[in-house]
Amino acid sequence: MNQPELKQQLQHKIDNLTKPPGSLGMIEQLAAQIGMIQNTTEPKVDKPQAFVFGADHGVCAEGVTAFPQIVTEQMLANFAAGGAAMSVFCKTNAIPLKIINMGIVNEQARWENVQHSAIAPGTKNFRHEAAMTEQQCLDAIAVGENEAKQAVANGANLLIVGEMGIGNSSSSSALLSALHGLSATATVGAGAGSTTGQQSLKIEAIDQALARCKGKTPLAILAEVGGFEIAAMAGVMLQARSLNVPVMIDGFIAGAAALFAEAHQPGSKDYWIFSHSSAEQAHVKMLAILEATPLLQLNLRLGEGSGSALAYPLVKCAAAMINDMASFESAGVAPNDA
Ligand SMILES: Cc1cc2ncn([C@H]3O[C@H](COP(=O)(O)O)[C@@H](O)[C@H]3O)c2cc1C
Ligand SMILES: O=C(O)c1cccnc1
Repeated sequence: MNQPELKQQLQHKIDNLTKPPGSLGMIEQLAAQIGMIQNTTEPKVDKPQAFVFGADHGVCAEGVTAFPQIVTEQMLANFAAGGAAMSVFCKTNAIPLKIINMGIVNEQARWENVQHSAIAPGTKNFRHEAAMTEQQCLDAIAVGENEAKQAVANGANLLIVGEMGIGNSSSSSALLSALHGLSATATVGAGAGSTTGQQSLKIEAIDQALARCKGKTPLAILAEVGGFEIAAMAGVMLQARSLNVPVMIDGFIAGAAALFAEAHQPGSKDYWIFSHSSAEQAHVKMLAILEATPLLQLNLRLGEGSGSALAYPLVKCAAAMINDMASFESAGVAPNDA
């Protein structure tokens, strides 16, 4: 079946379920989107797989964050022990969660249930030099791509990406600025609680880096100001199309990975479900650029993929709606005869 035919069949099926056409609003659009992604009128999202990619950021040396850099490592330990917000939301919603160390400062750190895929002991300080080489950037993207392929080969039919990396809101603001020609002032926010003074330092660091990003490709920009965990998330997002699998996108940091992925491979965004609108001030700008209408507005500003773990039950219900609801015909309910 070709795409326009499938789209028509999905709409026909959704409109003939026992409800006024359109009455389930965005849940109907979601069901149609998942059907288009999975190329079927019977989409399934019963085997989710979530990933949290962790990495450190050299730009922390500029004093841009509220929390010390060591918190990335300490939080990876917390994830390993099941104590992070994402850990408990995934557990509550029966979502398997894989934690991947993409490169924290402490090269010795190992945990039994944290996969070690470190590229380097953190990125370089992007205020002064490129955060990573293009090869490191490609290697980090490849980690995400391979994780996505492996998960789908093991039966996953929905992917969720999240991150942990003190300082990564600076990278995310820088990516938004560099990819879409916005000033640092327009894209910087509080992150995990930076004071206005710390936010001024963020703006200064980003302004320095923006001068180096001018005229560069999205990949070169990601290498200049990105992070290993952001690149890995982008790798998962970039694989969505070839794997016919939806990817759920969290808030501001995942949004920055999405901005890169869409600029790198336009059209990728059709395969993504936007979970929520983050309280980080510039997230609305990202969503507007990506023409995305997120499912939830809960004033979240955590990251980790937490918004996607929270929104997953809505996606499950969208699939249940299209697969399990009765049609007017099967239930013997009279349709609108106008
Ligand atoms: C305890 C703790 C847990 C977190 N979980 C996610 N983040 C979030 O905050 C960080 C980004 O904000 P910034 O750029 O201001 O450092 C990332 O690690 C992001 O995942 C956390 C932050 C903290 C402090
Ligand atoms: O929306 C997010 O992803 C976010 C916001 C602030 C800090 N960390 C993550």
